Amino acid sequence: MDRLRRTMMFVPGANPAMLRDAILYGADSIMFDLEDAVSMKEKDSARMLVYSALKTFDYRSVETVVRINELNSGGKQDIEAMILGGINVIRLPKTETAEDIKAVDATITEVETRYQLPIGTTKMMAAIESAEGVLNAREIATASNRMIGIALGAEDYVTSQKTRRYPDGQELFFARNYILHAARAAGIAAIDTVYSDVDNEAGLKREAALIKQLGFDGKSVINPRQIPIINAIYAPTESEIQNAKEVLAAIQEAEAKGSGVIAINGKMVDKPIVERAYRVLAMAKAANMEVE
Ligand SMILES: CC(C)(COP(=O)(O)OP(=O)(O)OC[C@H]1O[C@@H](n2cnc3c(N)ncnc32)[C@H](O)[C@@H]1OP(=O)(O)O)[C@@H](O)C(=O)NCCC(=O)NCCSC(=O)C[C@@](O)(CC(=O)O)C(=O)O
Ligand SMILES: [Mg+2]
Repeated sequence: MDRLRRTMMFVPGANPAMLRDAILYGADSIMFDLEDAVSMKEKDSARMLVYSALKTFDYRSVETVVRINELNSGGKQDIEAMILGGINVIRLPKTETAEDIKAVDATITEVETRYQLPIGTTKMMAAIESAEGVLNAREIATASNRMIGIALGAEDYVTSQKTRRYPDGQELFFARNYILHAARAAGIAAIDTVYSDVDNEAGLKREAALIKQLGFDGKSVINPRQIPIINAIYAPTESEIQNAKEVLAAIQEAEAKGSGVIAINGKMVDKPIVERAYRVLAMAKAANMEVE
């Protein structure tokens, strides 16, 4: 199974205590922010703080991501410092075109070359936060071999669409589905947007259930309290686990008899259903659930 990205937690780059404690909360990816969570006057110090955090703290095997500034507004310096710190993934915000990705890719290549690092070590992802970005999602997703995922940034997106966020999320229906299709067609991760109302647990549960149903890998999060809520939604139910086990046992029996298809309780079981069963069991293991 691909790397789990149920939760990608934004950590404001100018907050030393949050940088230090970010590993404690169980996020699948830790995303240091040098962009909108950092005021203009703190940009340089935040860059230095995140660099020092990467060099000092042990983030173990948790994926480290950094959200950089625009290339000509400090983004080039962000990229160099983060690569030297050993970041795994550079996230470009407000991505509108494939050319935006290619420009960041070229800057990363230039830094990797200068410091004699293997070209391609640093991965990339893009946040899509406008109508133009959504319509170009397919080209953005495939603009570089470094790309591991694309994400929706809904707060900026709804503002550009002249609306706001509503509880049922109808205003995000097209963007979510288009981004998801672009990611799946490119074979990379699809990450849903933040849920900004941190004290509204019921609302987050509803939104996490919706994006899981659509097929997203997970969500960006802004607060540690959101992590267990999303993980619980993404954890398979006991009956899903039981069904997955039955599917795998049945298909093994069928294959032993030379057949690739079988019925369980009147429902056909073939290759895609077997693939889903494996995924359910992998998700259960990731959630530390009992799986024989
Ligand atoms: C929301 C709130 C103020 C709530 O504060 P509260 O005080 O109620 O938090 P509490 O729950 O009480 O905190 C309990 C303990 O956890 C610690 N703790 C909290 N948050 C932590 C964290 N993030 N990382 C590590 N540690 C954390 C805290 O320090 C405390 O530690 P301790 O004192 O030791 O107990 C706080 O969370 C926070 O600032 N969040 C980050 C906000 C942020 O990054 N925004 C920018 C990214 S979105 C964006 O830009 C939009 C976007 O671009 C998105 C897209 O593109 O996807 C688009 O367009 O949509
Ligand atoms: Mg944004």
